[in-house]
Amino acid sequence: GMVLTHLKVQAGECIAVKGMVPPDAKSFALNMGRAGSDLALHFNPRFESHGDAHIIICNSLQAGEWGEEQREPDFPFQPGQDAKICISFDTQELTVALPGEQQLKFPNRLGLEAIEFFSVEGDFRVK
Ligand SMILES: C=CCO[C@@H]1O[C@H](CO)[C@@H](O[C@@H]2O[C@H](CO)[C@H](O)[C@H](OCc3cn(Cc4cccc(/C=C/CN=C(N)N)c4)nn3)[C@H]2O)[C@H](O)[C@H]1NC(C)=O
Repeated sequence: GMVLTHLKVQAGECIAVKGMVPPDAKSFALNMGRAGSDLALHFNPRFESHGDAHIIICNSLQAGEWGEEQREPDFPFQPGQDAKICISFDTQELTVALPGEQQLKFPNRLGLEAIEFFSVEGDFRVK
């Protein structure tokens, strides 16, 4: 999928991504942090994947090691539908604005002060 590097997204700014979830979607991920192996947030909605159905997995990745998963029951994604996701952060936490005015928060375990890396993987067709 799409990989953006050398960004300088500061605390208080937000990244907005709009895309389409294909009808046969199984899973997609938005990753953000310093680099692919140093993620403040791996945001992974699973429609049907890893034995999970209709759940959002959030996690961090530090030097290639996964942290403890946060599993979100609110699942405002529909296969075949457009979705807009806006991520903002401060040194304490990241906030993900979801479709349908829903929001989820994830601790900024890396204490990141700027997002330099952003990638989209799997079943999400960025518009
Ligand atoms: C119960 C057994 C032990 O516990 C499990 O242990 C697994 C391994 O640690 C965790 O899984 C891992 O969880 C991590 C977050 O914590 C990452 O998500 C990681 O994936 C990394 C990764 C990313 N990517 C690229 C990507 C991302 C999204 C979609 C696609 C492609 C879609 C294709 N589309 C089709 N075919 N239509 C590709 N690949 N791997 C996943 O392997 C499970 O959650 C966990 N389950 C529970 C209940 O605890």
